[in-house]
Amino acid sequence: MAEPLSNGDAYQSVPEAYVFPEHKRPGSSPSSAAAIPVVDLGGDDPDRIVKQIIDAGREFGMFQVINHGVPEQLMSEMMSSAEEFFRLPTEEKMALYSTDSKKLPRFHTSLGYDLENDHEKVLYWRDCLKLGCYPLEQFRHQWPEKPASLRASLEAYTTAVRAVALRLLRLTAAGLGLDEVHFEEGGLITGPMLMNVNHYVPCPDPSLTLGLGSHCDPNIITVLMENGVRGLQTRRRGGGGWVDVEPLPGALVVNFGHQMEVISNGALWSDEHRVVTNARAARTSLAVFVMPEMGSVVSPALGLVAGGKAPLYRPYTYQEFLGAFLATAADRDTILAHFQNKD
Ligand SMILES: O=C(O)CCC(=O)C(=O)O
Ligand SMILES: [Fe+2]
Repeated sequence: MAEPLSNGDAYQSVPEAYVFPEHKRPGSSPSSAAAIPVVDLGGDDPDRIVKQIIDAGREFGMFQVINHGVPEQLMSEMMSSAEEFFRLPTEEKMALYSTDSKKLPRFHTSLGYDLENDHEKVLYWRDCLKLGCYPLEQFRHQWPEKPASLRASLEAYTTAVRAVALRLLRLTAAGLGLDEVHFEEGGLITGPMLMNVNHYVPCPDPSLTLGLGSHCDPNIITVLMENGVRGLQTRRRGGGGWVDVEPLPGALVVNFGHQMEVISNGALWSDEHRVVTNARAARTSLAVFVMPEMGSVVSPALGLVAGGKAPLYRPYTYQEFLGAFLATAADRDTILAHFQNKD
């Protein structure tokens, strides 16, 4: 039987199964001092906001947003409920444990995104509670009953975050020169909205482990809240070292997923990120994934391939994409190559 990392004990050493081979350890690639952009959504110049989002999307595919409208108290209540979940007795969490990656809700431990291809079987230093959260009516009755505050927090928080995501998608569509509601059509954002509640307990030797391996998210846009403890890292488009995402009080971290790169015909970048561990404090993050419906057909937006500009990708269903994503261990070039036009 699996054992969660958050079992209440402090680790004195790293169990062998979590030690990565030397070339895969986090220190083997240099870190960079660059910082990801910060977009102030409360600014009074909409054109400037749009430009900042597009610039950030081209360069990183990731940015932080401030003055986004999600009340601070709601964020802190949500975070407290999430942190409290991981402090529950092991049996409570394990009641939700499953090895079936399709099950919702699902508690799992030590797995990354490369389930089907993970030949080396090194474990990640992460516990995760995966939840469905939109449409609310479909999912809220399944949410864990403990801690007592969790359901109310989830309902209010996921509703508020969905509104931020939709606003960002409208601004992004405008910045790409598309109809403002482009992403609201064709089932592109009406798939089930999912949440990863990630928890990384303090690790006695962060140089040996990873909280989560390098990956791009497969969906359109992800909105993430973290508890102020560092660990998330990203890479600028075109390579270079890993860049630490500095937690900003009250901010949300936004990243574009693979579908945004395809729909924007390569103009925007699907962000590659990973999580490193630390010895001092537990890190908790809540990643909310806005996704297409399984049968939704995804392709470069028509407005971006007019005037002789070739579409870089062929149309496909999101279901087809997810199948390939899970089978190719999330390597960004390999997965995108499956859907590229060859001529
Ligand atoms: O914990 C984090 O900051 C990132 C989590 C993440 O990348 C994910 O859940 O897809
Ligand atoms: Fe991610």
